[in-house]
Amino acid sequence: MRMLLIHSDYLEYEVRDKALKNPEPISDEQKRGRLEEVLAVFMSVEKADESNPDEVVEKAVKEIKDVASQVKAERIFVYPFAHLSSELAKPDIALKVLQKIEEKLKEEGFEVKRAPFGYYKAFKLSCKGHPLAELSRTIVPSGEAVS
Ligand SMILES: Nc1ncnc2c1ncn2[C@@H]1O[C@H](CO)[C@@H](NC(=O)[C@@H](N)CO)[C@H]1O
Repeated sequence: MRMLLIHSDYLEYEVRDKALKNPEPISDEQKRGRLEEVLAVFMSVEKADESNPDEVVEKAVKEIKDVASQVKAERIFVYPFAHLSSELAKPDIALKVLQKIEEKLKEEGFEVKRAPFGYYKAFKLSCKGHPLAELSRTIVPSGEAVS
């Protein structure tokens, strides 16, 4: 999994068109979203993650919690983003991984939004620009090589 973490004044999105034949079903309310004072986490789930999705979820949550603690962010935006890797996991696995990450972050007490999966979306982001505001992380299951 590849993650780009941006500590932001706000992130807002608006769903445009389907980017997959069968995108995640969403309500009208989910067609747009915004969080302020947020750690935006853009995530590409990768093929290597398919060997142990649960381990990748655990590792991703740990990394996100660590960065959130450093930048003192209490809100997290989980954002599916297929542009951080050329070896993407299948959509059905990727969606489950992102849903589990969302669920576990909520269990940890964060306010969490997850942008809809399988769509083109317009988005606006205001990066805070401090030294820890732009970070990336690569996560692989045990036994897999980082490509
Ligand atoms: N392995 C994967 N990891 C993360 N997201 C993935 C994925 N496979 C499919 N998606 C989702 O489907 C849209 C089309 O690829 C993706 N859409 C996007 O990435 C938008 N920024 C529009 O390009 C994403 O929602």
